[in-house]
Amino acid sequence: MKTYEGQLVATGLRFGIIVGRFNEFITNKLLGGALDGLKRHGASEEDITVVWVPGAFEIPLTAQKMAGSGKYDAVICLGTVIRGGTTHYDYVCAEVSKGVAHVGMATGVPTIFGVLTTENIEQAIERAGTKAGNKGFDAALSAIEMANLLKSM
Ligand SMILES: Nc1c(NC[C@H](O)[C@H](O)[C@H](O)CO)[nH]c(=O)[nH]c1=O
Ligand SMILES: CC(=O)[C@@H](O)COP(=O)(O)O
Repeated sequence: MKTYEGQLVATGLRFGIIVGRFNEFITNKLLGGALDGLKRHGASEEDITVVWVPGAFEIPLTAQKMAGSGKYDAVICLGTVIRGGTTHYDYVCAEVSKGVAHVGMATGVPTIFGVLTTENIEQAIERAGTKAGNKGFDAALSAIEMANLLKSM
Protein backbone atom coordinates (compact mmCIF):
# COMPACT_ATOMS: atom_id res chain seq x y z
CA MET A 1 0.00 0.00 0.00
CA LYS A 2 1.42 3.43 -0.87
CA THR A 3 0.48 6.45 1.27
CA TYR A 4 1.13 10.13 0.50
CA GLU A 5 1.05 13.00 2.94
CA GLY A 6 2.69 16.41 2.80
CA GLN A 7 5.46 17.29 5.22
CA LEU A 8 5.08 20.39 7.38
CA VAL A 9 8.37 21.85 6.16
CA ALA A 10 8.16 25.24 4.41
CA THR A 11 11.85 25.70 3.69
CA GLY A 12 12.37 26.69 0.05
CA LEU A 13 8.65 26.99 -0.70
CA ARG A 14 7.18 30.22 -2.14
CA PHE A 15 3.90 31.55 -0.73
CA GLY A 16 1.44 34.18 -1.82
CA ILE A 17 -0.92 35.56 0.81
CA ILE A 18 -4.01 37.55 -0.20
CA VAL A 19 -5.67 39.57 2.56
CA GLY A 20 -9.02 41.32 2.42
CA ARG A 21 -8.90 44.82 3.98
CA PHE A 22 -12.59 44.73 4.98
CA ASN A 23 -12.73 43.97 8.75
CA GLU A 24 -9.00 44.74 8.84
CA PHE A 25 -9.05 44.60 12.65
CA ILE A 26 -9.54 40.85 12.24
CA THR A 27 -7.78 40.14 8.94
CA ASN A 28 -4.56 41.67 10.25
CA LYS A 29 -4.60 39.06 13.01
CA LEU A 30 -5.18 36.31 10.46
CA LEU A 31 -2.20 37.58 8.47
CA GLY A 32 -0.05 37.56 11.59
CA GLY A 33 -1.05 33.98 12.29
CA ALA A 34 -0.30 32.91 8.73
CA LEU A 35 3.12 34.57 8.73
CA ASP A 36 3.88 32.97 12.10
CA GLY A 37 2.92 29.55 10.81
CA LEU A 38 4.99 29.87 7.65
CA LYS A 39 8.12 31.21 9.37
CA ARG A 40 8.02 28.77 12.27
CA HIS A 41 8.00 25.94 9.74
CA GLY A 42 11.00 27.25 7.84
CA ALA A 43 9.71 29.69 5.24
CA SER A 44 11.97 32.64 4.43
CA GLU A 45 10.63 36.20 4.43
CA GLU A 46 11.84 36.68 0.87
CA ASP A 47 9.71 33.72 -0.24
CA ILE A 48 6.48 35.29 1.06
CA THR A 49 4.42 37.84 -0.92
CA VAL A 50 1.49 39.62 0.74
CA VAL A 51 -1.23 41.26 -1.39
CA TRP A 52 -4.03 43.38 0.10
CA VAL A 53 -7.41 43.58 -1.67
CA PRO A 54 -10.49 45.69 -0.79
CA GLY A 55 -12.59 42.78 0.45
CA ALA A 56 -13.15 39.04 0.30
CA PHE A 57 -15.03 39.31 -2.99
CA GLU A 58 -11.78 40.41 -4.71
CA ILE A 59 -9.82 37.43 -3.42
CA PRO A 60 -10.62 34.88 -6.16
CA LEU A 61 -9.56 37.13 -9.05
CA THR A 62 -6.32 38.00 -7.27
CA ALA A 63 -5.74 34.35 -6.38
CA GLN A 64 -6.20 33.41 -10.03
CA LYS A 65 -3.53 35.90 -11.08
CA MET A 66 -1.07 34.78 -8.40
CA ALA A 67 -1.65 31.04 -8.74
CA GLY A 68 -1.49 31.31 -12.53
CA SER A 69 1.80 33.21 -12.46
CA GLY A 70 3.84 30.11 -11.59
CA LYS A 71 5.64 32.11 -8.90
CA TYR A 72 4.07 30.41 -5.89
CA ASP A 73 3.92 26.90 -4.48
CA ALA A 74 0.74 27.81 -2.63
CA VAL A 75 -1.62 30.78 -2.28
CA ILE A 76 -3.27 31.54 1.06
CA CYS A 77 -6.55 33.49 0.98
CA LEU A 78 -7.43 35.41 4.14
CA GLY A 79 -10.54 37.45 4.82
CA THR A 80 -13.37 38.00 7.26
CA VAL A 81 -16.98 38.12 6.18
CA ILE A 82 -19.38 39.01 9.00
CA ARG A 83 -23.13 38.81 8.48
CA GLY A 84 -24.89 42.18 8.37
CA GLY A 85 -28.51 43.16 8.04
CA THR A 86 -29.05 42.01 4.45
CA THR A 87 -28.43 38.95 2.28
CA HIS A 88 -25.18 40.47 1.00
CA TYR A 89 -23.25 38.15 3.31
CA ASP A 90 -24.61 35.08 1.56
CA TYR A 91 -23.60 36.29 -1.88
CA VAL A 92 -20.09 37.28 -0.81
CA CYS A 93 -19.44 34.01 1.01
CA ALA A 94 -20.78 31.87 -1.80
CA GLU A 95 -18.72 33.56 -4.49
CA VAL A 96 -15.52 33.69 -2.48
CA SER A 97 -15.61 30.03 -1.46
CA LYS A 98 -16.55 28.89 -4.95
CA GLY A 99 -13.99 31.17 -6.54
CA VAL A 100 -11.11 30.10 -4.33
CA ALA A 101 -11.89 26.42 -4.91
CA HIS A 102 -12.05 27.03 -8.66
CA VAL A 103 -8.63 28.68 -8.73
CA GLY A 104 -6.99 25.70 -7.08
CA MET A 105 -8.64 23.26 -9.46
CA ALA A 106 -7.94 25.39 -12.52
CA THR A 107 -4.28 26.09 -11.78
CA GLY A 108 -3.20 23.02 -9.81
CA VAL A 109 -1.69 25.36 -7.22
CA PRO A 110 -2.90 24.79 -3.65
CA THR A 111 -5.21 27.74 -2.99
CA ILE A 112 -6.17 27.71 0.65
CA PHE A 113 -9.49 29.04 1.94
CA GLY A 114 -8.66 30.97 5.09
CA VAL A 115 -11.69 33.26 4.99
CA LEU A 116 -13.75 33.59 8.15
CA THR A 117 -17.50 33.55 7.53
CA THR A 118 -19.17 34.40 10.82
CA GLU A 119 -22.53 35.43 12.21
CA ASN A 120 -21.05 38.11 14.43
CA ILE A 121 -17.84 39.88 15.44
CA GLU A 122 -17.35 37.72 18.49
CA GLN A 123 -17.11 34.57 16.40
CA ALA A 124 -14.51 36.28 14.20
CA ILE A 125 -12.42 37.39 17.17
CA GLU A 126 -12.51 33.86 18.60
CA ARG A 127 -10.97 32.54 15.36
CA ALA A 128 -8.35 35.26 14.94
CA GLY A 129 -6.08 34.42 17.83
CA THR A 130 -8.25 33.82 20.86
CA LYS A 131 -10.27 30.85 22.18
CA ALA A 132 -10.69 29.10 18.82
CA GLY A 133 -7.12 29.61 17.70
CA ASN A 134 -5.97 31.50 14.62
CA LYS A 135 -7.40 30.37 11.29
CA GLY A 136 -4.64 32.22 9.50
CA PHE A 137 -2.08 29.95 11.18
CA ASP A 138 -4.17 26.91 10.28
CA ALA A 139 -4.40 28.06 6.65
CA ALA A 140 -0.61 28.44 6.51
CA LEU A 141 -0.08 24.88 7.68
CA SER A 142 -2.57 23.60 5.11
CA ALA A 143 -0.64 25.51 2.45
CA ILE A 144 2.67 23.96 3.51
CA GLU A 145 1.21 20.45 3.61
CA MET A 146 -0.55 20.72 0.26
CA ALA A 147 2.46 22.25 -1.49
CA ASN A 148 4.65 19.39 -0.32
CA LEU A 149 1.98 16.78 -1.01
CA LEU A 150 1.45 17.80 -4.62
CA LYS A 151 5.20 17.96 -5.24
CA SER A 152 5.53 14.38 -3.96
CA MET A 153 2.80 12.78 -6.08
N1 LIG B 1 -19.27 42.89 3.97
C1 LIG B 1 -18.00 42.40 3.76
C2 LIG B 1 -17.33 42.60 2.56
N2 LIG B 1 -17.92 43.33 1.56
C3 LIG B 1 -17.15 43.89 0.46
C4 LIG B 1 -16.90 42.88 -0.67
O1 LIG B 1 -15.96 41.89 -0.27
C5 LIG B 1 -16.30 43.62 -1.87
O2 LIG B 1 -15.07 44.21 -1.50
C6 LIG B 1 -17.23 44.70 -2.39
O3 LIG B 1 -18.52 44.12 -2.62
C7 LIG B 1 -16.71 45.34 -3.69
O4 LIG B 1 -16.57 44.38 -4.69
N3 LIG B 1 -16.09 42.11 2.37
C8 LIG B 1 -15.47 41.39 3.36
O5 LIG B 1 -14.32 40.95 3.20
N4 LIG B 1 -16.12 41.17 4.54
C9 LIG B 1 -17.37 41.64 4.78
O6 LIG B 1 -17.93 41.43 5.88
C1 LIG C 1 -21.01 40.57 4.68
C2 LIG C 1 -21.46 41.90 4.25
O1 LIG C 1 -21.42 42.24 3.09
C3 LIG C 1 -22.10 42.72 5.27
O2 LIG C 1 -21.10 43.19 6.16
C4 LIG C 1 -22.82 43.91 4.67
O3 LIG C 1 -23.62 44.41 5.70
P1 LIG C 1 -25.18 44.70 5.35
O4 LIG C 1 -25.77 43.35 4.95
O5 LIG C 1 -25.78 45.23 6.64
O6 LIG C 1 -25.19 45.69 4.22
